[in-house]
Amino acid sequence: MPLLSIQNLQVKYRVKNKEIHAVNNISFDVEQQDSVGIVGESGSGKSTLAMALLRLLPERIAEVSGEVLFAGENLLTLDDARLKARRWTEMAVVFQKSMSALSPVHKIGYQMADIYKVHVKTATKEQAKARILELLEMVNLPARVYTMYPHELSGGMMQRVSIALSLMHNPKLLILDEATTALDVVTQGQILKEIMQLEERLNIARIMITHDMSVVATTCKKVAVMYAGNLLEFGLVKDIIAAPEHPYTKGLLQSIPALKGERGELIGIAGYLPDLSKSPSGCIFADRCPSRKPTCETETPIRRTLADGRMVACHIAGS
Ligand SMILES: Nc1ncnc2c1ncn2[C@@H]1O[C@H](COP(=O)(O)OP(=O)(O)OP(=O)(O)O)[C@@H](O)[C@H]1O
Repeated sequence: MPLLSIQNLQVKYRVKNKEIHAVNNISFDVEQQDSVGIVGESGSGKSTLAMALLRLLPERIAEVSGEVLFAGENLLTLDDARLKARRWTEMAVVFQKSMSALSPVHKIGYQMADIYKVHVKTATKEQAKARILELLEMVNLPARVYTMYPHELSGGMMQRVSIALSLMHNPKLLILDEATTALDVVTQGQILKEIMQLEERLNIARIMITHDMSVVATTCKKVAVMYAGNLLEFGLVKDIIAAPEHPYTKGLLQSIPALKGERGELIGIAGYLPDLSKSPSGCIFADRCPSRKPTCETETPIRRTLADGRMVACHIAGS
């Protein structure tokens, strides 16, 4: 059984008298110790997908349907108490600015211990402190961070504290939502390397949301390519980067500057994301697709599995 199985996940935001189809019928699995990068341009629904998985979207603004099976249990229908127990203890999320949730007037250690005691109610002060110091060490922070205030930390240190918090209860799944995007490339590289080492040691699977394909290429086993709320291609990074099938994935890869070798021409993808309040009659990417044919404008492509096991939703891919 996969650790996480997402089946036909849909999220609609209700805005005035419109419905925004932010996530449309998405299905994929995350295995134990897997690392799945979710890529797509801004507005493609990546964060909405992450929030929906953890059931963090308020019901009054978003309608979520489908199934999110975590270790076989549907998180979307789980009662609140069980869901709360699973969040943090079994699945944890790190956002780009997770630390902004911390109070500026209390020391880091004090706040971390407080959060620890929410789930481990019987923990003594000493036990909580010992665990926090262990976590700080795990993310390569000096013990003195325990007695520091949030404003005394650099951006990289803050994200390390957020990662330490997420590891507090030994989760099986970590979701990183642009968690290292705002950092300089050197710090980002160091933190990602450390995360990969921790995953291996602690047996953790990771979903990583980013708009940076090169980060996915270097840190993930699998990639999910999203566009306007739809999953267009999903499979092993090594297969997809070597030979992308979906024209959108090809466009994304051509938009990344090569670090080594000859300088090639950078090709962007012309056009804009479609209006998500309207349902297209054919493929969601048809308007911008350089390879479209007449069927693409009239028929929604169904998901197909190609010989190497990748999923692609496109009329022309694989032909
Ligand atoms: N609370 C909300 N109410 C209405 N629409 C929303 C809400 N949050 C997001 N959306 C819309 O849902 C779509 C997907 O947004 P989302 O933030 O999930 O995309 P994203 O791929 O994570 O983008 P980014 O990389 O910029 O964070 C966008 O069209 C966005 O405008």
